[in-house]
Amino acid sequence: MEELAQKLVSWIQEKVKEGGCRGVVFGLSGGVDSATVAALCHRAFPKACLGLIMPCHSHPRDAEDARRVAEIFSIPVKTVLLDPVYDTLVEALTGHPYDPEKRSLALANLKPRLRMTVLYYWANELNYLVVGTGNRSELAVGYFTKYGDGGVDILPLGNLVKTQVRELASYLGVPKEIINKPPSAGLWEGQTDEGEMGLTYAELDHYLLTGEAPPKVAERIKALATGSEHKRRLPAIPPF
Ligand SMILES: Nc1ncnc2c1ncn2[C@@H]1O[C@H](COP(=O)(O)OP(=O)(O)OC[C@H]2O[C@@H]([n+]3cccc(C(=O)O)c3)[C@H](O)[C@@H]2O)[C@@H](O)[C@H]1O
Ligand SMILES: Nc1ncnc2c1ncn2[C@@H]1O[C@H](COP(=O)(O)OP(=O)(O)OP(=O)(O)O)[C@@H](O)[C@H]1O
Ligand SMILES: [Mg+2]
Repeated sequence: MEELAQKLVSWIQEKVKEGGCRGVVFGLSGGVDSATVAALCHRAFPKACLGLIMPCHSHPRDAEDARRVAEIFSIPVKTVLLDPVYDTLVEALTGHPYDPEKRSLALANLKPRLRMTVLYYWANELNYLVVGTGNRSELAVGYFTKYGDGGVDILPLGNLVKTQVRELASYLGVPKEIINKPPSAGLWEGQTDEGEMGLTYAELDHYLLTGEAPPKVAERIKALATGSEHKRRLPAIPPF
């Protein structure tokens, strides 16, 4: 684990240097992926890393957990309350006030896209890179918002499946309560990654690492992977 952590830290330093930048900014959600990224980023740039806490009709526990992570790893944070911005945008788009009871993926995806905008503001302002928190499991099945949480400069966890991220998190000192929280994008009340994907991370990770799964599970993973190929590519350009 120490060797892996060291390699990832050096990789982050290298990418920032290559980009002619001087530090890193990332969203701190109170979940295990961003806690792991925060720990690595602090090791890489102890004096030039910034965590953004960006509640958007979020559960108050998320921001509490995010602040706890920031304290443990001595990370400076800024909090940007996105509720009023989101409400204004929803009303401008739909003509109606935001109603949390009305389920809409299009409206839900605005939340990570607003966070991306805030992260790039600070990246531009401070000459930092935006560090994404996506892991190999989420990337493989496209479980992220295109140009939302997917809109980042580097993805240090992109080659680790969720189970491996949890192991690294534990080694780096992320609190157990955060590691064991059911993974959630927090886009609506009661949302969980596993519930929405219709897969468990145990199933998904086992398939990604071994190529083995019961036929129905393998079919589901392949369908999600194929359907999300566009999210892992640059926009199509005509060949003429
Ligand atoms: N073939 C194709 N070629 C090029 N572009 C294509 C395309 N098919 C769709 N598109 C475009 O992609 C859009 C759909 O993609 P997108 O906007 O991402 O939307 P979509 O994949 O429908 O939704 C995002 C999913 O990620 C989940 N999520 C979001 C954020 C964070 C997390 C988390 O784990 O924390 C999870 C979220 O709960 C939801 O299930 C379409 O509206 C269209 O613009
Ligand atoms: N309220 C928030 N404030 C700041 N950043 C956020 C917030 N919600 C989500 N994000 C950003 O979006 C990323 C994607 O969310 P995702 O849920 O996949 O990761 P996580 O919360 O770190 O871990 P988990 O998947 O276990 O919930 C987060 O890691 C974080 O960088
Ligand atoms: Mg989360």
